[in-house]
Amino acid sequence: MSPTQSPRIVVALDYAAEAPALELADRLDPARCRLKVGKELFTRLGPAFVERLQGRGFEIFLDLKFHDIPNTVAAACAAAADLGVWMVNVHTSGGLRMMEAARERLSQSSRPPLLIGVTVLTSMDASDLAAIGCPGDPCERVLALARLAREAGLDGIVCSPLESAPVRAALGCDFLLVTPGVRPVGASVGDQRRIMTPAEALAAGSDYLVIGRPITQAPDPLAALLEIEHSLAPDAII
Ligand SMILES: O=C(O)c1cc(=O)[nH]c(=O)n1[C@@H]1O[C@H](COP(=O)(O)O)[C@@H](O)[C@H]1O
Repeated sequence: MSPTQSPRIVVALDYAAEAPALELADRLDPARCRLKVGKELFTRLGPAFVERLQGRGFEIFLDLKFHDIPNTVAAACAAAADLGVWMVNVHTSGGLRMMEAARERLSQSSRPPLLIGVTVLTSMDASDLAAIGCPGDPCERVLALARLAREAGLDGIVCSPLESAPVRAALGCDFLLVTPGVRPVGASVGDQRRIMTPAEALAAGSDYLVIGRPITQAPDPLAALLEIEHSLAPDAII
């Protein structure tokens, strides 16, 4: 399961239309990054768009954050597996039975995607959590949800890189940590609240860095990606 030899960066293709998304994809190398298709483009373009990216050689993280009753989520995960995506996610707050149902259904697939549980959204801080009736430290809640995800047999979680080290310490190496909330020095934070730089996230133990606007909204997205890669491996020739 170790991602050591594979690209660590997952570019979040958050665009309002197909053309700019494909334009960026055509400038990227599938050997150097994976792509994330989320609610916006999937709702507009559907599975055909995922297949177009796969046809260009990309592995796809289908980020639809399923959160529903166990039967519905399990069936949606099966549909994602049929699409041949690399990774799919569900909300851990859907509960243990929901996650177990997803795991069980994917175990019947010949090519199951990695199943990842979203813990506490990286856009939320302690006050946002308190406002929905969950007072306390976001990290404690992430740890509790991570343990639940592990108990359900998920392959890993989505969390902020701020929680990567504590989750790694608690749950060990054989559990993927997928972290958005990544901002290069000087990049606009936007709606994210729990953030680290790419190099900090990697040093903290994140396996995959999900990065959207710092790349997609940059005047030169490819240059922005190369700069991030360079910050992760300054000695590498890129
Ligand atoms: O599951 C996700 O990918 C996700 C979980 C989370 O807690 N926070 C989060 O930002 N994301 C996604 O990661 C991407 C981050 O994008 P930027 O904030 O533009 O870098 C977006 O596509 C979000 O939907």
